[in-house]
Amino acid sequence: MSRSPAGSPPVALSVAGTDSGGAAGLAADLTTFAALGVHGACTVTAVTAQDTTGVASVHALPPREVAAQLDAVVGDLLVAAAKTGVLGSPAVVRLVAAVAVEQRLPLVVDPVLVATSGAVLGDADVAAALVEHLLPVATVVTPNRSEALALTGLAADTPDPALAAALADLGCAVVLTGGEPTAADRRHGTRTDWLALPGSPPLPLTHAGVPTVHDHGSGCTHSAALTAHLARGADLATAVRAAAAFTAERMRAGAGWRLGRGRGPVAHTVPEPAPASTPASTPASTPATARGPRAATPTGGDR
Ligand SMILES: Nc1ncnc2c1ncn2[C@@H]1O[C@H](COP(=O)(O)OP(=O)(O)O)[C@@H](O)[C@H]1O
Ligand SMILES: Cc1ncc(COP(=O)(O)O)c(N)n1
Repeated sequence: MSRSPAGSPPVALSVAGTDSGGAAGLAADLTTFAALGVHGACTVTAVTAQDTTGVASVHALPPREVAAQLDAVVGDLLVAAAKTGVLGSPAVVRLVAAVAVEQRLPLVVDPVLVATSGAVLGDADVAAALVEHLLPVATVVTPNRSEALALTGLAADTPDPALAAALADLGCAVVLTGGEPTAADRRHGTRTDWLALPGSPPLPLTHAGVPTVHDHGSGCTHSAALTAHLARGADLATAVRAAAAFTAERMRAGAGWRLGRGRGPVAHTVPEPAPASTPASTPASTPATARGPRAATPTGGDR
C-alpha cells in the first residue's frame, strides 16, 4: 500500500553519492524514480569525481551534513520507501539505520563498496557497519557478487545460491545481482539474479543478457527501480522482477550509445529522434562526437 496522499505521486528517498559522469549514484536513482512515476528526494553522502573510465576521488560528507538532509526530508515529506548507495562512513550507516527504524521505512540497501575499476567506495569498516546496523533493518539488500563476498567474508568460489542464502541468514531479503555472467549465462546469453528470503531456498531469476558497454549505473538503476516499485505499493517479489526488467530495458535502450571512453551510462533517457530535415550523413552533435571518436571497448568503468 503506497503512503502517498491521494492525487500525489509516492515519494522515494535516495541516500547516496553523486557521480560527476551522471551514470551511477544519485543521477541513476533520481532519473529512475522519475521514469517510474515516483517523486525523488535525496540525501547526498559523498561527492565523487568519476567518469566512464574510473573514479578519480571520493569526498565523504560529514555525518552532520547528512543528518541535516535526512531531517529535512523526513520532517516534511511522507517517504514511502528509501534506498541507500554509497554511504561514506560507519557513522552515516548508523544514522540511516536509526532514521529507517524511527520512520518505519521500507529500505533497499545497495551495499556499494568497490567500483569495478578497483576504487574503494566503502571500506571494510563501512562493510562491517552495514552488516551490523543496516541489513538487520533493511527490507532487501542488493549486492553484486563481489559486494556479497565482502559482506559475508565467504571464500571467493562460494556458489551464488550459497552466498545469497548466507546474506539472507542475516535477516533481510537478498537479491544477489548477476551483472557478471556465470559460465551457464555465457552459454545461454543470459544473466541470473538470485532472490533469497530468510528461511527459504534461493530462487534463480534468469533473464536475457544485453551485450553492451553501457552498463555503468546498472546496480543503482536496479535498486532504485526496486525502491520505486515498493514506494508504489508493489509486494517484494513483484518489485524485484519489475526492477530487473526495467534495468535490462534501459540497458537495451543504451546498447547502441557511445558516451565516454569506458563503460557508458545505462540509458536514463532516450534521445529525441533527429529532425526529419537533418541529412543522414550529418554527425550527431553529441559531446563524444564533437570531441572525436570514442573507443567502444570497456576500460574498467565503475559498476
Ligand atoms: N548485460 C546485462 N544484460 C542484462 N541484464 C544485466 C546486464 N548487466 C547487469 N544486468 C542486470 O542489472 C541488474 C544490476 O546488476 P549488476 O550489474 O550486477 O549490479 P552492479 O552494478 O551493482 O554490479 C541485475 O538485474 C542484473 O541482472
Ligand atoms: C556515486 C556512485 N554510486 C554508486 C556507484 C556504483 O555504480 P553501480 O550502480 O553501477 O553499481 C558508483 N560508481 N558511484
